[in-house]
Amino acid sequence: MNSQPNLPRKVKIVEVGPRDGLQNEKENVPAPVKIELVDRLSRAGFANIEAASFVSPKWVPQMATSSEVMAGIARRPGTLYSALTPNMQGFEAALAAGAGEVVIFGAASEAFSQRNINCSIAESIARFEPVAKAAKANGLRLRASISTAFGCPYQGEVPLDAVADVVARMRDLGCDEIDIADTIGVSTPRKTQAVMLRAAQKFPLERLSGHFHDTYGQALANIYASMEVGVAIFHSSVAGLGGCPYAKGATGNVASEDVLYMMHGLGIETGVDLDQVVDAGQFISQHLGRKAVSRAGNAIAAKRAG
Ligand SMILES: CC(C)(COP(=O)([O-])OP(=O)([O-])OC[C@H]1O[C@@H](n2cnc3c(N)ncnc32)[C@H](O)[C@@H]1OP(=O)([O-])[O-])[C@@H](O)C(=O)NCCC(=O)NCCSC(=O)C[C@@](C)(O)CC(=O)[O-]
Repeated sequence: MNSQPNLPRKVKIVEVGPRDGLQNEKENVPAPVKIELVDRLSRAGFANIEAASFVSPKWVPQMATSSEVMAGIARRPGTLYSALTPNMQGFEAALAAGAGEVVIFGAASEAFSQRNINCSIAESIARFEPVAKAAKANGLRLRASISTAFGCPYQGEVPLDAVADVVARMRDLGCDEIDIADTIGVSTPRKTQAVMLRAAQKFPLERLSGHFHDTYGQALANIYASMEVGVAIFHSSVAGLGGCPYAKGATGNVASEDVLYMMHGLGIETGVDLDQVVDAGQFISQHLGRKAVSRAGNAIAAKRAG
């Protein structure tokens, strides 16, 4: 039982490892390995897995197998499989692949928008408009991700008003959920609360999510701080995989194992089996030939090994 009145009783954890986690890997990860990873995460109980990204393969070669991955996974009833779609070309591919949710992704800083999707914020919103309409027309869930909401690798500080402005534009496109992303992991708890509360002036707090990279080791603290102000949806990546190809030096998302360990310790329901996520984390780390970047995951694996 969660006896802390200021924390949610239940949270949704969106597993982004197969997309955000793997997109930055230099060596090609074969589709069957990605499929096995998604299937393990499905069996662990995640209600939402970001499994694919229909972007230009010239920009992000690792995601070129997205159609194959979506065709090969064993879809678990109750799990929503999401895909990134920067434009209509991406949307058509996601629709054909059977994505249940499409993710349009913009930024709160102009500099990052240019580097990541090769257009201004205003141009990106114009590109997202037909995607949003098509998502609705086809009965797909629509999510938006807003990068650099807490700081930009090129521009530095990002004003709260800039975040609020993009949140409002994404809301006007009809988004069901909006991710507030700390692309380079620079935020700290009070700043996190300020950004979340400002975003919540434009979009319902219960449909905002926190997407924290752990570059400066602040991600768990930022998640806790977000929960204190009412956020109850968080993104994490198995084994702490990841980094953004257009944010130099950015490390992975906060590790799913660490988030689950904290949530369960707080008595907060996630619906996810931590042991199975640890297994999935060890599986993909072995494939990549390195140790998982998850303190809890590695501790649990070491304890099991005796
Ligand atoms: C947006 C574009 C496509 C614009 O790229 P562009 O070059 O401006 O686009 P274009 O429309 O001029 O097209 C150029 C070429 O790309 C192709 N193309 C065009 N669109 C697609 C598509 N959907 N799928 C496949 N191919 C596509 C198109 O067919 C054409 O091919 P060509 O004629 O030269 O052979 C490009 O900049 C791009 O793909 N960017 C993706 C960047 C990316 O994936 N970044 C990582 C994900 S975001 C992220 O990680 C942050 C997040 C979400 O996790 C939150 C956080 O932590 O901040």
